[in-house]
Amino acid sequence: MLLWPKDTDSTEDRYRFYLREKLNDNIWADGFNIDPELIRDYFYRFLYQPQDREYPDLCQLPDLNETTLLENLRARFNAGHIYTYVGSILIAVNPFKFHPIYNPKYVKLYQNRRIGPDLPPHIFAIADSAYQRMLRSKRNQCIVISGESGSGKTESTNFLLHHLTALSQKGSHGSGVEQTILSAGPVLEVSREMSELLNQ
Ligand SMILES: Nc1ncnc2c1ncn2[C@@H]1O[C@H](COP(=O)(O)OP(=O)(O)OP(=O)(O)O)[C@@H](O)[C@H]1O
Repeated sequence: MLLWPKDTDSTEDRYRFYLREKLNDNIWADGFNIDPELIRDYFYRFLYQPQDREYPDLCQLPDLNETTLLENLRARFNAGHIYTYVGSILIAVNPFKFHPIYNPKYVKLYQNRRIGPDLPPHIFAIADSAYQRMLRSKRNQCIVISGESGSGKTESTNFLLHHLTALSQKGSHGSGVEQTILSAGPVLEVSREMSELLNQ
């Protein structure tokens, strides 16, 4: 059984998991009655979070709470990594400056590769995953991009389109498919803003 009691020792509002083993219907072996050495070892191996380590997937955080999550994103951002996974979801932190991670070398690198620990988190991995899944299941796919104004949704959409058109045969250089789709962006944006104005 997994419990998630409030961390009463902490001044902050934190919660922690801890384990209890059910022996029979009424008796529980509280994890903390086990050999303290074993518990220490358990905490060190699974819950201890080194200060200087950052995790490319938030699911790997040994101690998961709001503080460690934000600190991890900050540490990665400071190290130049704007993308972080939460399982198969991608978090993008807007760098407001160009990172040279969208060239054809990266398109190739993320082509037909599973989202996972083998490669650093990247928006191309998301596009690739949707593309491969579409080919496998022969069904339309949907990528949801959300964030506050200025967070980089349009830019992310463009990077997704860039990868998708590069993957498709028709998107090979010179066909103009990517440019045609990207050019539709501002038109759609204007019509969205107009409908927002009309709704006010
Ligand atoms: N991955 C990125 N790399 C570099 N710069 C970026 C990236 N994402 C966003 N930006 C910068 O942030 C600016 C704002 O991003 P963008 O227009 O995509 O935001 P948005 O979420 O679509 O905003 P809105 O909701 O107001 O339309 C861009 O003009 C660009 O300068």
